[in-house]
Amino acid sequence: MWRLARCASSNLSRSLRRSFIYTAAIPGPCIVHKRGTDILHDPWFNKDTGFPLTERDRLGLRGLLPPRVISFEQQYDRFMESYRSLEKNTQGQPHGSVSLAKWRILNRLHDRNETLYYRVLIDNIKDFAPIIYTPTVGLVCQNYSGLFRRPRGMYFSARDKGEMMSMIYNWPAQQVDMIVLTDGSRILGLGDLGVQGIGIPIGKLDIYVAAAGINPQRILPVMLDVGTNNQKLLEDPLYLGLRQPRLEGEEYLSIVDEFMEAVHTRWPKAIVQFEDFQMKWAFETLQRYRKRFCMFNDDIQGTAGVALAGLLGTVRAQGQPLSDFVNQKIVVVGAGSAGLGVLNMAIEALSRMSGNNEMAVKNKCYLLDKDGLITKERKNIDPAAAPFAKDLKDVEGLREGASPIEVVKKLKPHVLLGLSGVGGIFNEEVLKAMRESDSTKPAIFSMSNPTMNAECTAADAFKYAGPNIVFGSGSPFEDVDLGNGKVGHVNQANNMYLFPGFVIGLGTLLSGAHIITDGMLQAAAECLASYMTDEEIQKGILYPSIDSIRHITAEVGAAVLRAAIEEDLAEGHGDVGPRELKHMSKPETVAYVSRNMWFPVYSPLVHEK
Ligand SMILES: NC(=O)C1=CN([C@@H]2O[C@H](COP(=O)(O)OP(=O)(O)OC[C@H]3O[C@@H](n4cnc5c(N)ncnc54)[C@H](O)[C@@H]3O)[C@@H](O)[C@H]2O)C=CC1
Ligand SMILES: CC(=O)C(=O)O
Ligand SMILES: [Mg+2]
Repeated sequence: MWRLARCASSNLSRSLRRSFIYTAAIPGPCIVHKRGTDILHDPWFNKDTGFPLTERDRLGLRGLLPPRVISFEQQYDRFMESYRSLEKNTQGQPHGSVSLAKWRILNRLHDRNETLYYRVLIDNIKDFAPIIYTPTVGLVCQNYSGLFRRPRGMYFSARDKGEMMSMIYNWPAQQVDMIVLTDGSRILGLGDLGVQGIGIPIGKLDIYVAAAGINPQRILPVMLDVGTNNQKLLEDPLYLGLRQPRLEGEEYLSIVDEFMEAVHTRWPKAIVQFEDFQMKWAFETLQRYRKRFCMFNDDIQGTAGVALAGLLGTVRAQGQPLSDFVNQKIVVVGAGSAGLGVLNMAIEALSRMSGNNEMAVKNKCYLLDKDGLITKERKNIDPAAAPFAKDLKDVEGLREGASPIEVVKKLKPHVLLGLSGVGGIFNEEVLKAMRESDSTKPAIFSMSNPTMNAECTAADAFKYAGPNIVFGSGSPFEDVDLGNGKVGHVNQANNMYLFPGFVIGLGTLLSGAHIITDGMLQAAAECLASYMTDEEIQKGILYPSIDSIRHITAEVGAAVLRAAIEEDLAEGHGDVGPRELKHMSKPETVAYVSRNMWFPVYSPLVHEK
């Protein structure tokens, strides 16, 4: 029977979850090859006024800092105080400028003192994720050339062809575990932002550090600048990227190939996450590299995992057994890398549940793109969308290219899921039509980012589709007050719940798993789906609070690790070999993953020439 039983300790109390995480290993002494001001200017090692006197002596810092030593806790409180006064002082100002001001204050800390930065990020993840990640990161990318002060990560451009193998050695860290790579061609739902898209790998990797405890000295955000087709940017005198149209075809692929070879040569075990590539390259690069390198595409695979967890949660919320998933009618609006990734994974899961009757389950899934319902009548159909095209005789009363409202009215779907990047496309009429859904608890997922690109807001969803819906959105919204003490719960259906755990089980722990398989992804999705208690699910809470993201990551990571063991891919990590991994119980695996998470504390610095 198909059931959700992969997570080891779903019922652990919230407080236990926190303390469990915080007992993670404390780093030992840290070797540093610099002295004096070079250390103060290096955010990896800098402790600002927190350097103890003995360390100031050892590292040539005496006299370079005010005499008083301030503790980490005091530094933390001081930062939080300035953040809170910024919030207070900007009340009533336009939302965008306040968000950017918040991003700037966090970014300055990031540039100065990473230990303190990650500590405040971990402890305040719910408040800060919307600043360093969606939605504010979208605004940052749109304004990146103007906001730019200091570089972060690496930039490889079309002009670097033939040089990448040597350039990769310019990165100062000896070891890199995790790379997030973009070419800036589809940044959230904001389109082609060229080199300015670097904000996305930076934000995603911040989530890796905060949520998965990846060591920030072992991460690398990368921009592959192959030009941009964004005319406004090309004409902007401040634009920091190559001022040329995007490379296409073999020219484009040869740049990505060269980068992948360079990375693999220097760090053969590094995982490369492809992020926000336009659809044609998202699919092409995934096919091209997934068997050769340890890589995945977050928009296709991470999103699919988190959406599948949401869909399974919806079935539970309806009070149905999971086997009822096969009876759900699912309408996906948006046939890009994310929408197709979700449908592929949902159909795979459904087929297994229905005894591999793929045809039967496909009939219950409907796909729309900018030209409406995709049917076999469609001219020039995208090959990736073709398997989901409907035969007109199977969708009686609907036409090729039918609009979302026509489709929803006719089909009365159980689930309406948006990954179109088009803000407001689930308008009043569409949402009201969802009241006639065949489900008593229909689900509406408005997954596009950032907030202004969401297919609908949470408030509109509950207002027009009714209080019984289950709601998820890619960017955060406040819960909705439904009156009479009732709350419309907002789930953040974002791949941030999946990718950190997905990678930690593979990268940090196994280190020897050379490829990422669908089975591992499936394990991650099932684990996330099983995380919530029935009581929470009944309230429409499909995903855990982001406050407990490290615990979720540990669970998801452990599930992926066990899946890798089952698939005979685990080669072990450090002094823990595959045999030992195999013999760990589920809770032991979770604890093992947690122990391997980096946690920000000031380590004693030891100078070595
Ligand atoms: N919540 C999450 O975790 C994630 C959200 N996303 C969001 O999903 C959106 C789409 O991402 P991708 O699939 O990678 O983009 P994409 O560019 O590959 O695909 C967009 C799709 O939307 C369709 N579309 C455009 N206008 C439409 C309209 N008016 N009606 C119906 N469909 C329309 C296009 O035809 C295309 O099929 C973005 O906003 C992105 O931020 C993407 C990945 C993860
Ligand atoms: C969340 C994400 O990966 C996106 O919107 O592209
Ligand atoms: Mg993305």
